[in-house]
Amino acid sequence: MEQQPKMVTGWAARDANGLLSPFSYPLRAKGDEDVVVKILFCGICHSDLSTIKNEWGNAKYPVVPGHEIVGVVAEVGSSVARFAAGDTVGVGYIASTCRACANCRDGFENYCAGLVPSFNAALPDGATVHGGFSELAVVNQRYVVRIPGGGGGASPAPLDRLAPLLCAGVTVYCPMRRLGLDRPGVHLGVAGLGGLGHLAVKFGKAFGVKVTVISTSPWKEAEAVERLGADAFLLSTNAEQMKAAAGTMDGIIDTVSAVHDLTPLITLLRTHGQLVPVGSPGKPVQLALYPLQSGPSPVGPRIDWAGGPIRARWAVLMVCDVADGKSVAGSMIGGMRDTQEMVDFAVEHGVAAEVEVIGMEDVNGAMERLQKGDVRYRIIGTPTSLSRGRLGGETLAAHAATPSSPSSTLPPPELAGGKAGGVLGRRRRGPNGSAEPAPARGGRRTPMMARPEVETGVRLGAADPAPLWPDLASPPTDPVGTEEGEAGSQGEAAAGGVRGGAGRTRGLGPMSGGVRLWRCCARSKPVVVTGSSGGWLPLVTSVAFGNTQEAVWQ
Ligand SMILES: NC(=O)C1=CN([C@@H]2O[C@H](COP(=O)(O)OP(=O)(O)OC[C@H]3O[C@@H](n4cnc5c(N)ncnc54)[C@H](OP(=O)(O)O)[C@@H]3O)[C@@H](O)[C@H]2O)C=CC1
Ligand SMILES: O=C/C=C/c1ccc(O)c(O)c1
Repeated sequence: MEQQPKMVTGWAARDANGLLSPFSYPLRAKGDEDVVVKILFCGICHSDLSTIKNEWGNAKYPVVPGHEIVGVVAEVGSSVARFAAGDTVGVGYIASTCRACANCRDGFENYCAGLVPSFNAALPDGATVHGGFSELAVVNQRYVVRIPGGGGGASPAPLDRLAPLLCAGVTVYCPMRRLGLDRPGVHLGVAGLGGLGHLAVKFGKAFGVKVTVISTSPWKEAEAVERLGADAFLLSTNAEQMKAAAGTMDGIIDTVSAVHDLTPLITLLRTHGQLVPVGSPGKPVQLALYPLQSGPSPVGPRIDWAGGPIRARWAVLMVCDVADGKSVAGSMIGGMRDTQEMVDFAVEHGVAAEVEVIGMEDVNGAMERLQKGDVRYRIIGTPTSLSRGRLGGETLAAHAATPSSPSSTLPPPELAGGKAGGVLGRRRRGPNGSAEPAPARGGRRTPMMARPEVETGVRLGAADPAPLWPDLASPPTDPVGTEEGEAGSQGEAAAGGVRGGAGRTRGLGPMSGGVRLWRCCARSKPVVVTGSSGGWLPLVTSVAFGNTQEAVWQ
């Protein structure tokens, strides 16, 4: 006899006004490989906001957002060896990938063309995937990571503070690792001090690099330096400060969520510096090429690049005596191996988010504050706090979280330093990033409800001898992923927005010089653009980010 699906309650947006309200839906039936997670904490990422408001044009209402999940395993499928009921686990942006392509085999599931996100999505069999603003999630074990020590190690980071690692954390950690921005001696810029940005600062300091925050919000200066550990703070609207810092940074993780000019950031880079724009404004960003190709004090004629690729090619020839070779590199979340590595690193080095914990009844106010840029620095929802006792069942009985206390991990702005927003105020942002005058910060804050109680008694830090990625050990034998195969798949991607000059696509390996093309996952972005203004190497001459990416090079 077929079992009736279990009904669960989530919080869903029904249309582009983005307002969330309780929504009951059938939980996906647990398969052999699945882990059922009771969701204790779920971070609110700007991508959740962009999705529920349909800013990316891909909302599939009703949308239950949330993809920074920390919870406890409630049940496991019959083939699951890596997890057991009671384990503390995390789930991020990925719900499913093809598991057969080169990216999946190499641990870069985040760049699998078949990636299915953990919210606002459907699995290949048609099953709807709802996100973490819900009581329970059913997730294939491959896309679940272990939280070591359950957040309760020697100097425990509470689980609510670890939830943002699952998306924000891995999104900034991966490019820092991949591009060598993770070692002493490096000067890292972090543009946009929000959920992603503040974790980039923390990872940067844990790596031992010099970190400079580049922000539009003067009130964040004291907090960035005194509490988050940044070495310096640049107000991006202050031309003098920006000029003084030109040519000093090895890399910049740009987490700004709105459309913005990349040129001032590129100017901050030193020779061979790398800009990593991880924000997703949803609209193409203009990229002036001369600053990418030339040094901070360019010689040669000033060139009008607006003419497009053909004129740009000539222009490049004209400035060949300047060779600063900066790069713009895309990056999207992280693969599962990197996500586990990042969580382990964070727990070991005490990297955890600054959070404000809310009950779900405050979630709409929280979204509004995120829209205005009034969050320090991640809001965490507690989807099961109102439904405790209703879930019941042996495997759901005793779940722990050691939540931070009090409800915000940072002191009120007036205590946080002389330049807090309560004194200076800040620019508010309208829905399109337009500037609005801001009332005093303290007066605008939504009062937080009392921190929800959470049960205790979870199994912490259980050793697990099973390999983390059993299927990587014996990869499937289909030939996808050879250099040829990769080029082929980029050819397919061309239809989705990646085009080479004269209609060709080129897939050069990530470490090849000159031009690098890094194919970026679900939306098949061309994402690494390396400028060069000397020698004979082919040059990237035009790139736009967003939903209509196009790379043209000759
Ligand atoms: N590539 C990927 O894999 C991922 C991308 N994302 C994307 O990253 C972006 C950041 O997410 P998150 O950190 O959660 O967002 P937040 O809203 O927490 O932070 C964004 C920051 O950007 C800055 N900012 C916002 N609006 C403007 C504006 N109009 N002009 C200049 N600066 C602005 C602010 O920093 P300040 O006040 O310091 O200037 C703000 O704090 C989002 O677009 C999100 O969709 C998220 C996850 C993964
Ligand atoms: O919060 C996660 C955002 C992920 C993301 C997905 C797709 C894309 O093109 C992005 O830039 C970010």
